[in-house]
Amino acid sequence: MARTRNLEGGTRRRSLSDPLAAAMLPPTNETPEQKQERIRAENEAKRISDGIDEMIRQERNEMKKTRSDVSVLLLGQSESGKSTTLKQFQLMHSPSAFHAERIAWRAVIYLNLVKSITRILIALSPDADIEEQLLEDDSASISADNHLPIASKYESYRQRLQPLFDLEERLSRLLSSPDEDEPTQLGPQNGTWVNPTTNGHSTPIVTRPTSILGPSNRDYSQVGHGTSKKKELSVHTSKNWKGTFSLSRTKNPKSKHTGEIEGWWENPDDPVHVLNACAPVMLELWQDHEVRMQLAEKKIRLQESAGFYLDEIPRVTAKKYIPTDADVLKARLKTMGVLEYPFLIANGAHRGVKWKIYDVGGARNQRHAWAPYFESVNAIIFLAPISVFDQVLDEDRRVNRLEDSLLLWKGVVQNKLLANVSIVLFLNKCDLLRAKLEAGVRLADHMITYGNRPNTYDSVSKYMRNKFSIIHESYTPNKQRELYPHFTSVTDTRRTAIIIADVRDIILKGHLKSFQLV
Ligand SMILES: Nc1nc2c(ncn2[C@@H]2O[C@H](COP(=O)(O)OP(=O)(O)OP(=O)(O)O)[C@@H](O)[C@H]2O)c(=O)[nH]1
Ligand SMILES: [Mg+2]
Repeated sequence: MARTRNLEGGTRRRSLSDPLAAAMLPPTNETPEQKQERIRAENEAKRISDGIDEMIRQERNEMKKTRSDVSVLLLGQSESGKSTTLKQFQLMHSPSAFHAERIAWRAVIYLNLVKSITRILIALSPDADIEEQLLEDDSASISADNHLPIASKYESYRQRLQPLFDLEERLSRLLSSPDEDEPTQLGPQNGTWVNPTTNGHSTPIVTRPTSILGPSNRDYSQVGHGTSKKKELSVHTSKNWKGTFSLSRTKNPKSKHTGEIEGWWENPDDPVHVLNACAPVMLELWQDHEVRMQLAEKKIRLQESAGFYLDEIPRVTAKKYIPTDADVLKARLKTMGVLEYPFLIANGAHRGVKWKIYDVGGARNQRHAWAPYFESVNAIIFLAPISVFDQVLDEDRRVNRLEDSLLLWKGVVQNKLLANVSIVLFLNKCDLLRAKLEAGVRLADHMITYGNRPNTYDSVSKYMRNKFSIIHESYTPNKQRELYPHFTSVTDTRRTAIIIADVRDIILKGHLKSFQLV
């Protein structure tokens, strides 16, 4: 072993049996000038080499940054609560964007409310009643007398609420996609009640495809004049409805000196005026005991969907109504395609990690769009509403919603492409499950395997969790994968915030682990 001096004059070991090391030894007959020149050249070479090392280090850091982007896919059937969960993420991590869009949601909330009212009127309509009886039991004899009191009431309600049918059509047209093939989606974009010339505020949301509005397959043609058969309404991203309905579009300073704002309530074409005028009749209809009985008889539970606003009629129809956080969270806007939402999530040690959350359409005809995202996703939040055991899919009324959810879950957990993806399960709509069980709806009547177990929230919710867990255990291609189930009611901000914080940490940890960064 020889000890050689290095360029800086330090010492290091080099094996003389190493031909490269031997070749790099300075010549024995080196003059002082030659030595000085050699050291200068070696220092220069080191400077260049260090520069290259630094470049490589920076590139690696960049790589780490890109690779440390977290992408999360929200999956689940239609109306499972995916978009609501996304709104909760926004509320926590991008509150300014959430609040900036608050006014724009007014249009959707109005449409949700109006649709709930028209849905009640459809349910009360004597024609709908006869149709339903014929469908359910063609041997049943129909006694029109049984329906006389409600039939005459229906006519009075229908007449007094007629302006709402026109408003529904107008709002639908304003929010619809121009390329929808349903008759009511076409036609000129008139009836605009906002100033379309001002710039809408920019939304931080990167939207790729489209969203569609409200689940209604009912035929309205018998109910209101001027409304025609409609299926689902779509909102085209190119319409930028959030921009169209934002406050910046509706407000104009009345006076340059005082800066007083002219709000939408001063625009006579704004829908709020029709709603405000119809509010007393809407309230009368919703509080009518006989109407409630009819709805209960027909098992129509409007509170489970957009019916939330029916309990808030005076507030929502007030001229200066501004949607609250809860109103925005409950606003129903059906998603079509896949929408990408970027977040920069600053959280303690994991400061500044970029997240991309993908909100997908959950209806059956939307699910084909999910697969392309499977290859690059780090985590999935799967939403399974557990209150839906007595409901059927809107898109196929022969299919029980819970059964559909279980099948979908099986498909996701057994997918080989997703074998190394963290999966978080939200057993959602627990508030509705509790209310349903307390109202006497029995799980065993819809799921024979539940047998004689108690029809209580505790027992039913645990049963549901087991069902989903067993499917995961049996079908996952990755037996090491841990499942993270949560009981959720994603419209409840306080509780959901705690769960989201938990989920965020689990996802980050799994993600960082997969890159050996922790
Ligand atoms: N009471 C209650 N309502 C909920 C809950 N989760 C979602 N909702 C409501 O259910 C409706 C549907 O929720 P969305 O988040 O739009 O459902 P989605 O999964 O995005 O549906 P698609 O876009 O059709 O795939 C909305 O009106 C929500 O406010 C919940 O836990 N409790
Ligand atoms: Mg959605």
